[in-house]
Amino acid sequence: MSGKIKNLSLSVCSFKMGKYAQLVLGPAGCGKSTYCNIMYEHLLASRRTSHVINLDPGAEEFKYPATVNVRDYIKVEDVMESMKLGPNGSLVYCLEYLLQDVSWLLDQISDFDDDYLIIDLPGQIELYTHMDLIRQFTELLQTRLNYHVCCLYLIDSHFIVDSSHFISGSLSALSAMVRLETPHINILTKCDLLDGSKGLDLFLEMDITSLIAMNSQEGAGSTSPALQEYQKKKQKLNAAVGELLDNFSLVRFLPLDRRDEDSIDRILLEIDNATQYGEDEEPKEPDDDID
Ligand SMILES: Nc1nc2c(ncn2[C@@H]2O[C@H](COP(=O)(O)OP(=O)(O)OP(=O)(O)O)[C@@H](O)[C@H]2O)c(=O)[nH]1
Ligand SMILES: [Mg+2]
Repeated sequence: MSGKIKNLSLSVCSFKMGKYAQLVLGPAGCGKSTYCNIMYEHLLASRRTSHVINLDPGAEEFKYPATVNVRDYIKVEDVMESMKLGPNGSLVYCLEYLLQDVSWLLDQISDFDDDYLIIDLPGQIELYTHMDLIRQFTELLQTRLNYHVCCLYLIDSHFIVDSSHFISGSLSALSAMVRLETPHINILTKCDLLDGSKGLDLFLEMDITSLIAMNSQEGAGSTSPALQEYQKKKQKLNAAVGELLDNFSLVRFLPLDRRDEDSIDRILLEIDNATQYGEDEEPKEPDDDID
């Protein structure tokens, strides 16, 4: 096959590749931007080109090379000054402004050769749990740009120290999952800092009965009847919510230990399954590699 024809057939193949996006969300400081960098480098090492997009108009620093940076369009501090709003209100304003007229966004993200995006979002969880903005954005990616989207909800493993913290973290992940209605994976970040913590397996296996039993003595030594009563009620509530999560297998977490390539690989494998990565790819014609 001549070089010209070969190039033509290869470009037809790449046109037929699917488009994929990882949407990285979670509470402030849980490690979203760090995850984006880890995943970008992991994909690069696996010879997959990806583009990282910073959609946090307040993020001044990040380690990944951002192909698109929302701060080139709008910045939180400019909105704070011009609209006289606080930091959270300004962030919401920035995203509303960005999604009101999506022409800038479409211009930035609709024309890559390799359509694999890792999108870094802000840490205000109200954006995912009860506001419509991130949902609007996922719909734009899915319905207008035909991306296979997977939402990754990150939680800092340091907050998962006991059953009540774990259940409240699980509920916030569940609330984002229900709200966004896309394939969804929960990740426990910063596991490198836990170093051999025995309790971690219980959390990863979602062994809620054991977790609740572990904390059943909480407040038992207190002499205050009011505190004892409160602890009893709290444990009952945790047990009921835990049972619900358990019975319906609603939430599960994957650990991320940045020192351990296998943990990153496992996460990528789950994302590939969730986004059906590679299933849209047409097999190459046998002649494509012949000059
Ligand atoms: N040891 C360790 N530290 C981490 C990890 N991920 C993030 N960090 C640290 O946690 C802090 C916050 O990380 P970021 O990646 O900025 O978190 P973020 O979720 O993007 O934060 P916001 O954008 O402000 O919501 C930084 O000091 C990181 O170096 C990790 O896997 N291991
Ligand atoms: Mg960040």
